Amino acid sequence: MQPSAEANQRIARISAHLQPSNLQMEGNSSLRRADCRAKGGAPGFKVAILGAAGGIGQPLSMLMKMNPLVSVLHLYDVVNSPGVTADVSHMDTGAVVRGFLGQPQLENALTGMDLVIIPAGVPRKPGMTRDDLFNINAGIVRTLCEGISKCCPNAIVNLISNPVNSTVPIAAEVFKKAGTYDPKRLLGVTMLDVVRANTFVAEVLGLDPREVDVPVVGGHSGVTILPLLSQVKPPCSLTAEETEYLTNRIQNGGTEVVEAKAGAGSATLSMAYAAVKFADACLRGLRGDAGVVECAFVASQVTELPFFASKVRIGRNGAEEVYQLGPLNEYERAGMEKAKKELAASIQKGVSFIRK
Ligand SMILES: NC(=O)C1=CN([C@@H]2O[C@H](COP(=O)(O)OP(=O)(O)OC[C@H]3O[C@@H](n4cnc5c(N)ncnc54)[C@H](O)[C@@H]3O)[C@@H](O)[C@H]2O)C=CC1
Ligand SMILES: O=C([O-])CC(=O)C(=O)O
Repeated sequence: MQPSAEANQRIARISAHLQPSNLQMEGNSSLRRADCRAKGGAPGFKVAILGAAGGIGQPLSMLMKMNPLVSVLHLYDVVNSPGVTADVSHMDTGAVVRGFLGQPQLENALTGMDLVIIPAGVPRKPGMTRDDLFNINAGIVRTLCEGISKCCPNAIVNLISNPVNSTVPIAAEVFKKAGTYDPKRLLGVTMLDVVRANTFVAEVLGLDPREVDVPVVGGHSGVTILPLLSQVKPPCSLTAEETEYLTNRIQNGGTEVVEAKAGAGSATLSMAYAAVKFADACLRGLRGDAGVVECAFVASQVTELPFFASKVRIGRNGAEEVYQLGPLNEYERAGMEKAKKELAASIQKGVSFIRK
């Protein structure tokens, strides 16, 4: 049977709407939101991902679309966000997904957001340090944070872009300049170090990684990544050899992945997993849940350095309490001295980038 003229018109109309570039994209949507019955009315938080089309950004977008605490998900990138948005928006979960492409759409991507997750920037290749990414990523983080100060100054910010030890101080300086800095709301994401530490320690001890909790403090690069193996839960005793092996493996986990990927980037899937674990903790904190505690790189008075990673309690205002490190053994105290030296220089480099 031939379709009626009316059916043909309907099909043509729907086909036009299904051009990928028109799907829920800011600015050029022919399927206007007003035409849809779904308006993101489900209770939950508004979350933006900046760098959503990247190696981390794509699986992170997918996993955040699956998070029941998210009602609206904004996906921003300077390339390829229409495709990622179209793809993720078909998942039959609660969050309404909208895409934003390029600098002119940054402000709309950010307006009204409760949580902004930033995995934008270049990743390492074999032979590079995280600090080698500074020259490109510092400018990217500055621009994105200027947008945050303007459009959602009260949002919680989860900063993933490397080198985290410098990009967090950069973000803080941008917010200070704009008069919007709230140290509780800026969190550098070090969750992947904890995820790795839990996995590697569980492997050595023959435990289920889900039952292991390893505090990892300091920063997010080489010797600044300091796992406190004397404080592992459940309590355990590790030999000096196991401690040395685990500390090295945790500190070099990122490099292990960079080398295995052989030029095709750094950790993306485990990072997206870690980012979602951390973002979920932030959303539970924002909701007012009690007892949400994770490690993060934040403004801190735990040491003489202005930023340091340690366990923080996350509440409605972000990192509401920064916990002391607890007793360190001799091995950890020695590691701490090395970590602080490198961290001080990385923090200063970030601060100077904005103040210069
Ligand atoms: N904190 C952590 O534990 C970890 C941090 N990272 C870091 O995360 C960053 C991203 O890594 P990948 O996703 O693997 O890189 P990628 O290159 O696959 O993706 C980065 C994305 O950022 C986008 N981008 C570039 N400039 C932008 C801008 N001005 N605004 C918005 N988006 C922009 C790119 O278009 C790209 O889609 C890197 O700096 C990497 O070192 C990676 C793993 C772990
Ligand atoms: O190693 C890298 O460059 C990416 C990263 O931060 C990590 O995997 O921990």
